[in-house]
Amino acid sequence: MTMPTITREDLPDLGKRSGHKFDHGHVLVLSGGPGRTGAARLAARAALRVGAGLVTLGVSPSAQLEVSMQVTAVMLHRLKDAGDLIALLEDKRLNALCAGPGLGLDHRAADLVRTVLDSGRACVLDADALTLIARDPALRERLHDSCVLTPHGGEFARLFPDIAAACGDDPAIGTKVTATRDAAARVGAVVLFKGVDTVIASPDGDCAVHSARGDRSAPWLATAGAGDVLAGIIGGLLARGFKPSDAARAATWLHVSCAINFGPGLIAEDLPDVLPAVLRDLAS
Ligand SMILES: NC(=O)C1=CN([C@@H]2O[C@H](COP(=O)(O)OP(=O)(O)OC[C@H]3O[C@@H](n4cnc5c(N)ncnc54)[C@H](OP(=O)(O)O)[C@@H]3O)[C@@H](O)[C@H]2O)[C@@H](O)CC1
Ligand SMILES: Nc1ncnc2c1ncn2[C@@H]1O[C@H](COP(=O)(O)OP(=O)(O)O)[C@@H](O)[C@H]1O
Repeated sequence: MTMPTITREDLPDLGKRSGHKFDHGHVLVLSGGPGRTGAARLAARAALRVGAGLVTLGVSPSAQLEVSMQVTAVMLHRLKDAGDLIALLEDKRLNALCAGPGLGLDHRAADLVRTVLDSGRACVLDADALTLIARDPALRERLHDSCVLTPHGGEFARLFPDIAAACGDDPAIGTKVTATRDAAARVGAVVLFKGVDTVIASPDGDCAVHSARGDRSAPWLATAGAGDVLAGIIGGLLARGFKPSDAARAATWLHVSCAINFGPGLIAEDLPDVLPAVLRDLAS
């Protein structure tokens, strides 16, 4: 099976046009409780670095002190519960949401994910949001075509156990492509199935692959929090107005390029800070 490969040449123009910060979108990244805020902070920094005009972290009141001591350009808003989120989303300039990294699996987290989905906003759903959706069919039914789901292998198997079982341990890329397409068609959302070969499928069957092999090899990405950064890059691109499949494809390419640019010793917080060099190189 031949499949479009994501290359630099295929990326949309990621340059920032003129305008003020609100013209470049506002991302809300939801965070979990104390001791678990690192993942959401990684995502928020990545969203800002990829060019979103504003990024706000929605934090539980118990984590406010922890987060406020570690963010500067990223803003902070207390979100006790889904009621607070509904009130915050009255601001229509908050045009992209990121839920999952470090969110937790408790009632607050599930209520927040439900509110994110009911808002109809463009959103990226990762990590704990995917586990919550796997557990609750009522959340799954709320998925829509402005959602990007970014499962790793474990999350994919939780969300789509029958599709994953049908693949078994087959390492063939064609098998992963078929699985990702089936998953996207089932949930009516973009699915980005992570790994050395990352496959991105839309509900209409449109599909592309990025293989981090050969001169695109990036083994340094196998580090805690790398996926949280990818979710943030997607969130930032959604806020800037890129359509979900384009945001997912461009983010995948940028993410691997950041790892290649940094090389050995990479940890997740390095990724957002390499983005400016990668974006500058892309524009030249
Ligand atoms: N700095 C921070 O704050 C960080 C915070 N983080 C936050 O932690 C939370 C939990 O997220 P999580 O992904 O670590 O855990 P979980 O949902 O239990 O899934 C892991 C299990 O799935 C399986 N598995 C199968 N294939 C797999 C694959 N390709 N890649 C990975 N796993 C794979 C594997 O099972 P195994 O194959 O070993 O049986 C494994 O045991 C979440 O909120 C996240 O945002 C992290 O991002 C780290 C940095
Ligand atoms: N060996 C590898 N080569 C290329 N990319 C990798 C490799 N290992 C992991 N990645 C990428 O790194 C990211 C890891 O995400 P994830 O598993 O969600 O980690 P975390 O939950 O710690 O953030 C994914 O984008 C995945 O595609």
